Amino acid sequence: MSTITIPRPDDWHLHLRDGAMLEGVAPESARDFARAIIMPNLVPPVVTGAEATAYRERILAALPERAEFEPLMTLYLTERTDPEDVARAAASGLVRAVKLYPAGATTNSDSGVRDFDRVRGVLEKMAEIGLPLCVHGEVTSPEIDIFDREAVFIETVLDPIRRATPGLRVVMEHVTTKDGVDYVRSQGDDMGATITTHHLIINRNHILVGGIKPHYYCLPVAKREEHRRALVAAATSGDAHFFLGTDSAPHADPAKESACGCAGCFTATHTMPLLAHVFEAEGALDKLEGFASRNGPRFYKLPVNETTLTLEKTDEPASWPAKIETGAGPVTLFDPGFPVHWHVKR
Ligand SMILES: NC(=O)N[C@@H](CC(=O)O)C(=O)O
Ligand SMILES: [Zn+2]
Ligand SMILES: [Zn+2]
Repeated sequence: MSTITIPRPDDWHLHLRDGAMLEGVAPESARDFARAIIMPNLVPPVVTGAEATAYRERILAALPERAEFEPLMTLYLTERTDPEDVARAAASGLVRAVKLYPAGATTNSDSGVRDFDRVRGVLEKMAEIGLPLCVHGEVTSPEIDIFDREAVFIETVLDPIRRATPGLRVVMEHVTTKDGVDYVRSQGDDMGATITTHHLIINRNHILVGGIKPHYYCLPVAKREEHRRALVAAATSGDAHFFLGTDSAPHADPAKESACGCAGCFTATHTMPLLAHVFEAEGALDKLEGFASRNGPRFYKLPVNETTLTLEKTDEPASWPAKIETGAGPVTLFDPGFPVHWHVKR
């Protein structure tokens, strides 16, 4: 039996939602992860420090009794965001990043940014105080093909913003392309990228071949196999630019299995065994620790967790429920499509 012990991992991109869904999914993340960067795309979004304080309280209330899980809060950047409110929320330690959604790019992004000149003051303040900007890196122009939206974003939005705001620390969230990986890799330590569990496992064929698979639909949409290979190479390389952000994004099954299905894969429950499988297949189990436990804290200038997580490989494949039941409805777990022999030792 093989085992691997790593510092307890963190999830640097997580959707916990609110209300009954929050209650259903929060324990799933708290089981294996010590901390998570909590995405602010609620309805309405988490825009102010006061809203982040209240949301954090609701998250803590949804955790199981003895959970050791720290939600790291973010603010949703709008064209009306007040730089001073952001600075106060960061100085108190409440808020660890600000999230940029181009308006209309993804789930609940209607309040996002349309005119980047209008957020200039906030970005300059963030550069000054060292607060990271997390970006959903896709353009939204209808004439740009959905498979090209990330690459076009880098050239027309991300790189210009970074050039105009020296010192701004940026995380390219859920990078899905070789273009994104190459860009991030070529930058300094003020640039990082999260990679999801599911983008390491599926390419666009998984979504479309043999019938449409709504539970594989997420944004940015999975790309060609050569791009998945670039993500696997980046994650398993040990390069500190790249760290785990599951982007676990629960939607109740009826909202996914629909004529107009929501984007998002739910991976909070079984991400660590899936990653162990992917890293082992690359002969890179020794790089899992950097990707899941060290590179993220390094970027966010936080300590590596002192407690540990042990994964063990057994002959018997692991099994998870097909879905978890929540007060907001059933949520289907991401299906990797192959047997996984790794388990988290409890
Ligand atoms: N990733 C997704 O497909 N969906 C996310 C939003 C996001 O991260 O873009 C969601 O909130 O459902
Ligand atoms: Zn996103
Ligand atoms: Zn997300």
